Amino acid sequence: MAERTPWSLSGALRGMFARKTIDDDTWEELEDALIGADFGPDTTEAIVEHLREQVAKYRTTDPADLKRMLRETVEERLAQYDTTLTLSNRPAVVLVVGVNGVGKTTTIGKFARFLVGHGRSVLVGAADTFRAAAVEQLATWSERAGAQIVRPQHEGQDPASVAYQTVERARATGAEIVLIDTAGRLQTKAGLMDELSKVRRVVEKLEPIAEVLLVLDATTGQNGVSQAQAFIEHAGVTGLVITKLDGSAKGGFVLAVQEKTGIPIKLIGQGEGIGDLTGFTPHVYAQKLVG
Ligand SMILES: Nc1nc2c(ncn2[C@@H]2O[C@H](COP(=O)(O)OP(=O)(O)OP(=O)(O)O)[C@@H](O)[C@H]2O)c(=O)[nH]1
Repeated sequence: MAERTPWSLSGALRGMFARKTIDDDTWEELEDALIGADFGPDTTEAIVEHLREQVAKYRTTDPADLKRMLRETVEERLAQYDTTLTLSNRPAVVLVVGVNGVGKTTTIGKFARFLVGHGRSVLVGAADTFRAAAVEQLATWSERAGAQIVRPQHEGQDPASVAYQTVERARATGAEIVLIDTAGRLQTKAGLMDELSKVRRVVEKLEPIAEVLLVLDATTGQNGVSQAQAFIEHAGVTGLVITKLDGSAKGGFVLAVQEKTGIPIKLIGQGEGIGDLTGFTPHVYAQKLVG
């Protein structure tokens, strides 16, 4: 994980933990800090209530105890979801979906690199076929990652047919993991969802789909979740990828989004470099968030 953690609560909580004792101001500051970090009102309220109970139960007035309890609470809540990627099928087919500009292409490049680094062979499918520039960008990332790519044969080719050809090629060449880039924008949401269903249907004629990863931009936080609602409702999402955490003060978004959607976070992006993607580990995240 990157060293810079602008999303850490340590700054917002510094005053609170510097005080000698837990008092009314402590609770107010804690609530402000959690709301400020985009935990959202529901999760914030639940956490504060739980911590008040803990503090009463253990009869502590020491802010250091409260800090430890906050860290443990965040970790426990994060760990309620299974964050492991299921990539055991061969080839394991992963669809990457999300609104434009959230970092889909970059994520595929970083993820391909991560997998290649672990000795896997990766084939990328450019099923976002409407913009030639998008295909080129994906090709550049794939090359840097050491992955092969299947491009559309012409601009605007049916995305489902590109996806199909990608999986076919993976079977023929023995590539272990297939990462398929999909479009983020179409004329209508219904059109986009129809297109995604078709991609799924066609791919599933060859192989089951291992993961559908929805990419979300941490800097837009919970607003970004509303924009992605159609994907959450209709795309069969199995995991979330949170990007741009390096430029975000919204560390609480990570917990809020899991609780709101009920979908586990599987990958975290923290930078524009090819190495800036990691798996999601609740223990590490809670430690960095609370300090
Ligand atoms: N700081 C930072 N920037 C990121 C991260 N991930 C992606 N970006 C940047 O976000 C911008 C958009 O990324 P893309 O990967 O092109 O996003 P996309 O969703 O594929 O967008 P379209 O190709 O328009 O559909 C680029 O400038 C990336 O460098 C990240 O984790 N941190």
